[in-house]
Amino acid sequence: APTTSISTTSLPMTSAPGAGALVAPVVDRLLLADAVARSKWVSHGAIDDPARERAVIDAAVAGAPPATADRVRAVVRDQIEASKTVQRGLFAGWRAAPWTAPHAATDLSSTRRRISDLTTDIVARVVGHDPRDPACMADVASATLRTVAERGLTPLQIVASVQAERSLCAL
Ligand SMILES: C=C(O[C@@H]1C=C(C(=O)O)C=C[C@H]1O)C(=O)O
Repeated sequence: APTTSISTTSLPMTSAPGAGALVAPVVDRLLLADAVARSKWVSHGAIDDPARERAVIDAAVAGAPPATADRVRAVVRDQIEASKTVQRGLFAGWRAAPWTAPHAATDLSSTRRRISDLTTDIVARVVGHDPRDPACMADVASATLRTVAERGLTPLQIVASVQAERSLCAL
């Protein structure tokens, strides 16, 4: 009908609170890897911080129902590994082109507070979502493509987003 607006995309809208709703906090958390990497580059800190990783995972599991512990652990582990993918990629770029490297440190502890808050948000959505939902993968894929376009993710961030989403949908 002439009054119907024309869709600009062939992808389905994911307005229902399905798995696609997980993508925003996952990407928000991933994008904080940039501030973390800048801080570590300037302070000569290590990308891997196993003690902080344990604290993040333990807090996530403690805040979730015991029956969801394995899923929560897997999802949070993916977020951590994806963050390190971005950090390693940025470090590699800064090593290869030192004139592009940051000079001003960002405050790691305030960034970590935001990462912890987003982890809490992600866990709450994971716990509230059925990973066997047959639409899960399509929801995640379309929400990701929309986010990539809307937020202008870099190739490194796109690759790491896929890594971060690995455990969101069950087989
Ligand atoms: C983001 C950081 O880098 C790594 C990733 C972490 C995470 O994603 O929670 C935690 C510790 C680090 O191994 C950080 O150090 O805070």
